[in-house]
Formats: sequence, structure tokens, C-alpha cells
Amino acid sequence: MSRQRATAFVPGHVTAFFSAHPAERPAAAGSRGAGVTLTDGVTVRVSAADEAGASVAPGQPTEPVGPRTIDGEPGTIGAVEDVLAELGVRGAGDGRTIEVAVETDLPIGAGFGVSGAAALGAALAANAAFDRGRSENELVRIAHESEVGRGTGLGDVVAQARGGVPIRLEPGAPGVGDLDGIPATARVEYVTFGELSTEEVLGGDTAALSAAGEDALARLREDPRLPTLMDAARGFARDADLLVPEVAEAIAAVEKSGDDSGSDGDDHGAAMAMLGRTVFALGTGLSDAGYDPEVCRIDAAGARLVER
Ligand SMILES: Nc1ncnc2c1ncn2[C@@H]1O[C@H](COP(=O)(O)OP(=O)(O)OP(=O)(O)O)[C@@H](O)[C@H]1O
Ligand SMILES: CC(C)(CO)[C@@H](O)C(=O)[O-]
Repeated sequence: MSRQRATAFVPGHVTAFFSAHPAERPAAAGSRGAGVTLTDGVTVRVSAADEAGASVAPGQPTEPVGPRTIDGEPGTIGAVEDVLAELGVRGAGDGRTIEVAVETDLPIGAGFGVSGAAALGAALAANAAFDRGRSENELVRIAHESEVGRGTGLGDVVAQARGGVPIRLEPGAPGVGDLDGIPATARVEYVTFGELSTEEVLGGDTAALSAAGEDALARLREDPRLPTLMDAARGFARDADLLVPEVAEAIAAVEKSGDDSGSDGDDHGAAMAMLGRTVFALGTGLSDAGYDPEVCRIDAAGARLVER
């Protein structure tokens, strides 16, 4: 008998650069690239709900699915619904409804991979709560396929499952894709100026962007260190023509304050988080430049079930 309730934590993931690799089969689709996973992330609690809390999901007018909240307010994430359907826990057909509570301090749609994290957290928690007996690789694949299917991300789920500083060498879910990483830890600062639609960028022409992403990856593979990650990220944002003015200004301000203070080797400047109007820095670059950033660290562990 399962406990019918479980909670998972999934780190946020900031992509530094990427190339898009669509494919017929969602498990084979994905991205190459690199980024950092964050101790700031998404907590997902999945539980059997009371009938009183039952609701009807958009697009499924007759199926009661149970309450869905994001930070306590009603809200759904498409990839989460697809994960639950795949695991057969969405409307179990026995009158049971499922409650999903997503909590995060991260902004949604600003380059932190919140939708991928919510999907992976829902997969881990639903599997545990309803004793689905899937392995970690299977759950990562289900979350990856759901995220790719919704067009809200390509490489966040596999990166978030791993933790650390993931390098996505080959696109796709476990068994298809291939990951490496930079063995490093650091303080992370970030400031968000607003959203950038992932669906819009991925739905457009990605050829130039992907060429820039492949160049950046080649550079990082030659020298898998944090300063090279940040430098390749800045080059990518420029070459892929994705840099937004507020982020460009912040990157320049961090560079200038580093030059002025003759800063040591611990600060590697700032870069843009893909895909959001967000700037991030490793070290104290943003606070040194006079910004008031959120502060966290590189996450060491990757997605996991937690006691709650
Ligand atoms: N308040 C909200 N703001 C934005 N999206 C929301 C909100 N509530 C639910 N959503 C859903 O959450 C998902 C957000 O996906 P999106 O890929 O835009 O963001 P993200 O995963 O946080 O960021 P990114 O892909 O830029 O790293 C979408 O499916 C959207 O429908
Ligand atoms: C496409 C993307 C930048 C959206 O956040 C991310 O999923 C990635 O790096 O594949």
C-alpha cells in the first residue's frame, strides 16, 4: 500500500547556451549545451485529494482531476498534466482525484526551467505516492517527453535530474542523450527583468542560434571550467541575437565593476539566462555592480524525493 502522498525537490536550471535538436520521437528530441542547476528550485507535492477539492482541467471537460496550485494560487503547467496522464494517476477512474501543489521562489518563464522542474518533480512524487514502480531513468524520460511535447523546454529536465553544472553532449532523454559536467561549485546571483517566451523562440527559425550553440559547446569541451562557461554564454547570446537591452546593460555593468576593482579570479562576469530576460553571475558580480540580486548556489544533488 503506498502512502498516496509524496514530495520532490527539483533544482532550477539556467541554460548558458544551447543548440536545438528537434526529432520525431520526443525521447530523441532535445538540446546540446550547458548551464548551472540551482539550490533555488521547485517543490512538487502530489497527493490523493478529497472529492471536495475536485476540479475539471481545461481541455478535459468531463474528467475530474483534482486541485492544481502554483504557490498557493490555482494554476496548471501542461507538462505536469502530461506526466500524470502517462503515469496513469491523473484521473484514476476510481473516483480518486489527485492534488498537485507546485511551490517555487523562482519566476516562471524567465529562464529557470520551472516547467521542466515541475514536470520532473511531479513524475518523482506521483511515482512514489502511487507506487508506480518506475525507475529514475524512466521518470526522467517521461518528464522530458512531456516538456518537449509542450514546447516549453528541450534540455532542462535531463540537466535538473543530474544537478551540478551539466554539459549536454547529446540531446535527448536517458538512454538516448549523453551528459557530462563541470566539477565545480559556486555562489550564483541573478536578477530577472521579465519573461521571454520559450515556445516562441523554439517555434521560430533556430538555425543561427544552434550554430552559435555548437560553437560555444566546442569551446567548453576544450576547457570545461566555469570562466569558459560564462565567456561562451556571453558569446552565444550575442551571436544568437538573443541579448535583451536590460541584460546587456547588466553584463556591461558587472564587467566594468570587475575592471574597476581589479577583481580576483573568483568572479567570472555575468551572462544571460536562456530563455528569459534574466542576468546571472557566478560569485558576487551583480551585487558588486550595485544590483540587488537573488542569491543561491550551484545545486550539488539533482532532483530528489524529500520528506514533507
Ligand atoms: N503565472 C504563470 N506564468 C507563466 N507561465 C505559467 C504561469 N502559470 C502556469 N504557467 C505555465 O507554466 C509553463 C511555463 O513554461 P515556460 O517554459 O514558459 O517557463 P519556464 O520553464 O519557467 O522557463 P524557461 O523555459 O524560460 O526556462 C507554461 O506551461 C505555462 O502555461
Ligand atoms: C530551450 C531551453 C533554453 C529553454 O529553457 C532549455 O530547455 C535548453 O537549454 O534546452
